[in-house]
Amino acid sequence: MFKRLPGDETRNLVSTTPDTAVVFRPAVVQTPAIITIVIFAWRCLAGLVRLLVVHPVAVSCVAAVVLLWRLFGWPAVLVAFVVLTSSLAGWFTADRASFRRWISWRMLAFWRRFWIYWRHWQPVMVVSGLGRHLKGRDYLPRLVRVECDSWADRVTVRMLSGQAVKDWSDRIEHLAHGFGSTSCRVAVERAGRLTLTFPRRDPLAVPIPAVPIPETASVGPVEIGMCEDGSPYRLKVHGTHVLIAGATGAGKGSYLWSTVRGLLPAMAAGLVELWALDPKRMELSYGRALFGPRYAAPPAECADLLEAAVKVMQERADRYAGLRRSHTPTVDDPFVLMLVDEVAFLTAYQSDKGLRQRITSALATLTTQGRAVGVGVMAALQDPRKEVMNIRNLFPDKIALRLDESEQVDMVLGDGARDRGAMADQISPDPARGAGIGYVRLEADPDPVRVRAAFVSDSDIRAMVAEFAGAGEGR
Ligand SMILES: Nc1ncnc2c1ncn2[C@@H]1O[C@H](COP(=O)(O)OP(=O)(O)OP(=O)(O)O)[C@@H](O)[C@H]1O
Repeated sequence: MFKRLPGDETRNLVSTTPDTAVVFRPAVVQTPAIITIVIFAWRCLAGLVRLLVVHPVAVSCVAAVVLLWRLFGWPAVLVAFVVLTSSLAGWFTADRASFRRWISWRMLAFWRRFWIYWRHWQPVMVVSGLGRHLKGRDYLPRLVRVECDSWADRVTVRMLSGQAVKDWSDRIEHLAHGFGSTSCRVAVERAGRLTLTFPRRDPLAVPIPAVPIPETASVGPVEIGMCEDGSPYRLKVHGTHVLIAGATGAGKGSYLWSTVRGLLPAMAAGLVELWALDPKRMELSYGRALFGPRYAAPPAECADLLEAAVKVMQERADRYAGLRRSHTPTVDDPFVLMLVDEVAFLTAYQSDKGLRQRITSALATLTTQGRAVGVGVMAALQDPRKEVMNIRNLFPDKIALRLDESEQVDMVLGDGARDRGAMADQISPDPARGAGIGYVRLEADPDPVRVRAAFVSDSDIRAMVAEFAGAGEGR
């Protein structure tokens, strides 16, 4: 209140409590002018030093221009400008990647810091509730740094003392829309500091054609699509188990088929065996010839095939006991990948109780003991609720495609995944825009990453069958 009143007006301010004769008159202390001047000068100096530290290049450029002009006049500035722009043009032509890294993205970050983040910082913080207005003063989180790359802005912020990461992750929609982005991810940089990621464009907006079949035999990680920063998405299949959850039409099939595609050379070399359970008969049956005798559709046959995989696993475990602790794929001991489409058909929705128990216990045995001996399970599932898939936590790696309800996101990816930006319930149901898009938690990073699997079309599968059916058999 006092801040808004100029000088002596405060002295005349008088207030009384209603119905009493008590009068309040503020005591006004005169501040000597010298103190005001010293404080003002100190703030100017601190501002200058901060400007120099935060924007050393920009400040040096301005200083150089002023110095050149003063010492040698405007022609010197013109010559310097021409020399500089032609050297930059030469650099751009010779090595675009390094030019982008050192010049383009930095200039873009400088511009976006000023034009997007600095300009909108106060209103967005106050409206979203992340800033505080106390006793006439605004307390705002500090905008520390803005970095850009080809697809996103990464904004480092210092939280207000006493704020929690959840305060921010609860407001990702306010932040995204406030700063003109479609989404926002929150990651902890270090104590008190967060990195907010705001995508500027979406490389996953259009379907990705099937990844070319690798030339060399490898058990992975298998390249099956693209991450949202445009880098290849490689899925680890050997030494883990993968659960893919997504509503009907979310594109679970493209994860299964892209994985098969990436493993075909290894299968032909005898390093991988692909086993398939296809209770719906709508997905894996299309490339059935690739699986040879290791394909089953009726639940009873699925149970037999699962138990056969358990036998392989136990036989290996007996042989490895005391000699080795991990599996290296060889022709004698190939990596066995059990692909299961719509696993709930075999577990929750199976009316035959005996079969259901056999299948569930075989799956639980494989997922708890199969990793170390080279037997993996990759299962697709529509409904991730516990009563439908009570062994979902036995899968170390999970992928959340389009889901019907927001609560299902944390069921698949673990607590807090949605708060950290895994908005799987908001993926578009339009197949062209949303099918195959999902969120994963990569091994090295607890924050969810948005990915899209490549679309393996029917003609791709036919070509795969024509080239690889029967390959790797009879070894
Ligand atoms: N990666 C992808 N990119 C683009 N479009 C895709 C992708 N995957 C699937 N689609 C499209 O989405 C449709 C549904 O895909 P798919 O059958 O794989 O979904 P699903 O999750 O297996 O569904 P359901 O559980 O009902 O079998 C496909 O017909 C295809 O047109």
